[in-house]
Amino acid sequence: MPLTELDPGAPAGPGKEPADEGHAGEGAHPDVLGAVGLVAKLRAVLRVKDFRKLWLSMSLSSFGDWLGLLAITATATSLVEGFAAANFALGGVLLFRLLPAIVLGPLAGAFADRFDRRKTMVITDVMRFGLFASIPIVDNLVWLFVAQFLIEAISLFWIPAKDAAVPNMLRKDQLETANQLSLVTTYGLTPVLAALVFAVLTTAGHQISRLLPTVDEVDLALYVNALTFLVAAVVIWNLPSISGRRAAGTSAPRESFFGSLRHGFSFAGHTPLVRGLVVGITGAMAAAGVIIATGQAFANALGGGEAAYGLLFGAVFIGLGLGIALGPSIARDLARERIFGVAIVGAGAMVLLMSWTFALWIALLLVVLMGFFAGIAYLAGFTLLGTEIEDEIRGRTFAIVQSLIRAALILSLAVVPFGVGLIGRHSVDLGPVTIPVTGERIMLFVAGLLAIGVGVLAYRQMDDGRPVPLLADVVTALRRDTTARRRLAGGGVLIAFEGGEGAGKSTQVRRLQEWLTSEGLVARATFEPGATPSGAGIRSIVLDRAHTGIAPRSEALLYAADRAQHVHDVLRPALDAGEVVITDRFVDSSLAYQGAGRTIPLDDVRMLSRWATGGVQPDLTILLDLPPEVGLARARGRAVADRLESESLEFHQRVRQTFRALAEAEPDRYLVLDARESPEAIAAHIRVRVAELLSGLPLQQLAQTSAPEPRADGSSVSHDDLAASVPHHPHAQTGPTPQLHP
Ligand SMILES: Nc1ncnc2c1ncn2[C@@H]1O[C@H](COP(=O)(O)OP(=O)(O)O)[C@@H](O)[C@H]1O
Ligand SMILES: Cc1cn([C@H]2C[C@H](O)[C@@H](COP(=O)(O)OP(=O)(O)O)O2)c(=O)[nH]c1=O
Repeated sequence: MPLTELDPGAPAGPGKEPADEGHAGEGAHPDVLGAVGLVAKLRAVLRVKDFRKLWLSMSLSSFGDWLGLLAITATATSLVEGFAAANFALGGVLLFRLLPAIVLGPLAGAFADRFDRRKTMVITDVMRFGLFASIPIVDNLVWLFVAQFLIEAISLFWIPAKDAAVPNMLRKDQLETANQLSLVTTYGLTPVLAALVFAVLTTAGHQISRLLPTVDEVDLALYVNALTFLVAAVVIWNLPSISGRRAAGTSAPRESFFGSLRHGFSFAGHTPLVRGLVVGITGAMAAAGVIIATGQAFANALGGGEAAYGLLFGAVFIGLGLGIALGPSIARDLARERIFGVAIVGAGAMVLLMSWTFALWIALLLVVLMGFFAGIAYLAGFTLLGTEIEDEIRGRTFAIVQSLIRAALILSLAVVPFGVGLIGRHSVDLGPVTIPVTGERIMLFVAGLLAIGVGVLAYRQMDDGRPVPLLADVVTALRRDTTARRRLAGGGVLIAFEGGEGAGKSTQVRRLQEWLTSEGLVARATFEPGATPSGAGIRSIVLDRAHTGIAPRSEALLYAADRAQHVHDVLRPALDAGEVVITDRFVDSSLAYQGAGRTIPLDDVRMLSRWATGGVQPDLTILLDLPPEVGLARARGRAVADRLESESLEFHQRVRQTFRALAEAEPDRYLVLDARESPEAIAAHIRVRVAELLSGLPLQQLAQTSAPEPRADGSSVSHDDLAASVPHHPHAQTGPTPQLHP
């Protein structure tokens, strides 16, 4: 039994991440910034066979691409003489890589949405193989440019096909992790690897030319690059799932090619979410272009020259990497629609500050922060494009965004140097200090303003009437304050009672509910298993001693099924209505009984429960702790033992240890009480803690005129008197909870 997993620091509580059901990092404690969770999530994503294959082949192509870029820039500069020409050749290569996208991008997107994506990818990979291989064979600058142009044009068909196919391979909640993986691979791992390999190739250059006199190291790099595309073509050919929808034969209504193109644009223009994404991504890229264009001058202004430029450049990538890797776990509870705009504004603010920075180290810090925000925004944006946009139109949307990104980059790369030159270098004398007013600083300043502007615009477009004010949303999300978050959303409060058999849960649930009602609140008592009509059926299956052969996994599924129905029929509606809901047992019971008791890996049980609850978790869990001998004796005094009560003492000891370990891991969310105390004493402790929890919350209250309604049966929370659906309380109204009287 994985009790070792339960040492404090290891487990997150059950249902810890509401917005994040498929979180595979169940063993991770939130405090390590989700780093452990990320590794587990990455592993889970890579366990999806088709995605793993696609990722490996993409990584290989990306490695080849970087190697090819290094080789081509080397070729371009070696094919011409002189510094100016070399620079021109370099600029030419970059221009030829970016230019085709603007025109061809949207066409390629429409293509990706119409034709079989797998075939599109295979054909384009084979073509790129041929073109890359042709560059060293032809060995001429003009062909180099032409081939570049063609390769880039062909890639434009490959990218949207790939981007649109990936969301069909994974669960929605895994897409962000997949994007993290792809981005880190493409911009973090493969360029470094390619640079290393290129360096090795260059130093080994003469050996190679001795063996093959006509082949130099640059040629070799290009051949390697070409080969990676051939390998990718083979891999993708063997991945039928990329074809997706089309392979399944769903015939979409036929639309003309240009009709579908127009449809793509009108969709992007008229859907607020997409409009926001497009505005945000394009604006941010324009700002990025300004930063690239002014980088050299800015580094000089800081007095660092080449070395400073290198440092600043590296800092951007460090920041981007941090943002992409850590962003999702830091801003876990925030909607991506919000994160996106906020992060762009954050990046813009850093640029703004940077434009008037004079010390290199401060500039470096700001650049890391800027990259960090940009990484978060990029990831959030791309994940939204994948999760929120229907398969039929995804290719076009991705393509339009790709085109605009390139257009924005080119435009600012072209315009900014003129601006810098035009403004020139001035300084303003302010008595004691002289402030330099130079082209690059002004341009950076403008870029910062631009980013802030588009961030705000994007935010406005995408934030469709969320009721929670932004600042409170951000603060509570960063603090991981779930109670405050539910309060912000105007929801109720969930209190769970946990503990072994005969611990006194039913007794205390009843007392608490009676007290809250007498205080004028709408309080609902419920229980697991069996509080819904279908749940009652499940209850009789799991508790009937006649059922001796229930396998642990099937037992776990039965409890999860009961819980799913319970959340759907009772908990969610009641919480949405602003009630205080008290449940006798919840997720922790499954962790303790099926996890520790039946020794199913705790992570599996946790995942199952999270899926069943859709992220609903208690605001407070009250653990009535008791040696199992005592509890079982009490329970036996009550009725004949059910199927679980009849388990061995050792089983119940494991159950108890697990409950305690769960509580220790999250002391703020648990109240652990010694269940051997008198019922009155226990109830008093509970009232104090609950009064503290509820004070000030906007909860449903019984109207002043209607008398508090004590329970009809008065004896116990009967397991039969719970309505399956939750009617809105007839006399209730919502308002801030006054001070309660424990
Ligand atoms: N604090 C307590 N001390 C002693 N006996 C208790 C206490 N709380 C409850 N009991 C008794 O123990 C038995 C089991 O209580 P119950 O509330 O049904 O527990 P659970 O719901 O946890 O199984 C009942 O007979 C109840 O009267
Ligand atoms: C909710 C839940 C209960 N159980 C077990 C614990 C109890 O033995 C039984 C529920 O019985 P119940 O009679 O509701 O509990 P108690 O005896 O404490 O009043 O089901 C699980 O094993 N897993 C779960 O997820």
